Amino acid sequence: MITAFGRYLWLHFNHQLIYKTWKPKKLHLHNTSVINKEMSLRQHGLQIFQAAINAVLPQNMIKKNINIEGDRLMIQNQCFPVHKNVYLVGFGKAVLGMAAAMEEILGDHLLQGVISVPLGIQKILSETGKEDMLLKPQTKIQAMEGAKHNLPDENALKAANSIHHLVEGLTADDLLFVLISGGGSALLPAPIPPVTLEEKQYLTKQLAAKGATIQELNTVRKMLSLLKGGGLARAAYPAQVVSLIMSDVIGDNLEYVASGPTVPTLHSKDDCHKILLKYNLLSSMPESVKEVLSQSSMKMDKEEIQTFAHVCNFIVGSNAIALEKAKCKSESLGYNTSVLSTVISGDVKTVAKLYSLLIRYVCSVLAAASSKYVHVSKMKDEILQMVVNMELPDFQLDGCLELLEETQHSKKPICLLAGGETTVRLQGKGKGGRNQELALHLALELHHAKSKIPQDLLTKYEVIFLSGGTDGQDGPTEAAGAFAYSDLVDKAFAEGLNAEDFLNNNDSFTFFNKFNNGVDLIVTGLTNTNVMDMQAIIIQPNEI
Ligand SMILES: Nc1ncnc2c1ncn2[C@@H]1O[C@H](COP(=O)(O)OP(=O)(O)OP(=O)(O)O)[C@@H](O)[C@H]1O
Ligand SMILES: O=C(O)[C@H](O)CO
Repeated sequence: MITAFGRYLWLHFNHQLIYKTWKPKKLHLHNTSVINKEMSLRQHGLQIFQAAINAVLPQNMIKKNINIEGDRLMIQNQCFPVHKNVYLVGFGKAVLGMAAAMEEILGDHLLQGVISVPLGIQKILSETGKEDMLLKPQTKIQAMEGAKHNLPDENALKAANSIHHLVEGLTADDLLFVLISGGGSALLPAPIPPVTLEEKQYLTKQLAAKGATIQELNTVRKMLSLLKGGGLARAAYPAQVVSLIMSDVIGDNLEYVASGPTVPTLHSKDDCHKILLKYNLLSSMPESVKEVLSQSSMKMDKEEIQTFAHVCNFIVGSNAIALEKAKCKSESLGYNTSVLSTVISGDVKTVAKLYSLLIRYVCSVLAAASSKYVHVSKMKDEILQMVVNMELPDFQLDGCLELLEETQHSKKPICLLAGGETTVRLQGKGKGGRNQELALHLALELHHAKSKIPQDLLTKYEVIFLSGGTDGQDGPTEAAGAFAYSDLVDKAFAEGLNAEDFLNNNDSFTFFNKFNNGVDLIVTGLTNTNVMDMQAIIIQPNEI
């Protein structure tokens, strides 16, 4: 568990990223200048991560995208007349802050609202002094908390029913705002009878544990839900529906964010069958699920899609927006910076291999003045091949190369940024999250790579890797993510910790919590936003 002191820091200084107190005596480092350099690289990493989070804080995003002038509401250059006819519903981890900002903007125009938000969020926000994310005392919006551990539960079901009830009663004169963010699927469960909440929970748990992607998971969820896959917008017809969406899915495909309650689905029950077959779940499926899948075809024809003319969906926050601000911060800290990709996805092990190869490649290119580093072009080909295999269409290796060229002249340190969401295949019973697991896999990759590259290459450069979830909660743990570096595995061995054993048990949180008094854990507390994960690779030549 995180120490009481760590928790104290988190509670009292929650507006900033806090990571545990640096304890040099446990580091086995050679001198204080090395410690200070590692220290500052980490602090820079944290500041860059914080800048990414700040860029997509719900109240900032809403205020940036929405203006009211008299009875005209402007959203990204589109105008919506308002005349005390506005209703609001919402579901997701970032929705409370979005709703607070909306009620301020809407004033008297807002008549009623219901939002479904994570359990305990209001208490945490008031305890941490984030009043600006809370609803007003005289609010017209009912905030219902549920989905403990990000799983649909009875409380979330009640909230979903209230939301359903509210939108069903609307007329063509009404304007309905739908606030949507990541975590929304679990906060809006409305299983189609006879499927029960427990059955739906069982199925989604099974799929997640087998490594199904969020796209696959949400395709299945849509088929079994009354409100997902466009169901909410259909229920609200003929009211004008305006969705404000904080995207937490790769490529910002709105069909998948919170399972797309205001987006017509293009999927069919056949797609759902294929997914269940792929994960060997077809035969063990509950009878009720079989029944619903044999009845309903959610695939919409052209005419039905046109009925969505009453719906406008706006993206107000995304991973790309967060990375753009992270890049500005990194540049202001003096790093030559490049964004590699905003769609990093795939198994954590594969992603760790890619990052490890990239780090070795960058160090090798930077050290190319010395003729012994001859494998550079081979490495580049390997990276390009991996990028193709991993289907990362936007991966900017060219941008990275330009940066390296510039760096060879300017001698500035480098920061490479990336975003997206990996998947973890759960085999063990440990505690962890995809960011901590990615960091630990990367540390292991760098450790194994030592035998493949000239001995001094990694020691010539200080390399710090950071991976963190912008929602501040990596899996079911108290941490947002973790740091990694090339000698982490050796240092852990010296403390009697075998990184590989922990990974085999999906126990990355326990590893990082034990190792070096937990200094490599990143603990932010819930940030109340969610645009997937961010990685930063910071590389600084040791001579500097
Ligand atoms: N022991 C573990 N080690 C590594 N990853 C884990 C472990 N337990 C759960 N996870 C991963 O954590 C994720 C679930 O965490 P969480 O509920 O925070 O998901 P999320 O994707 O952030 O949620 P949402 O998309 O709804 O915001 C899954 O990707 C799961 O594979
Ligand atoms: O809620 C969900 O479905 C995920 O967070 C993706 O949006």
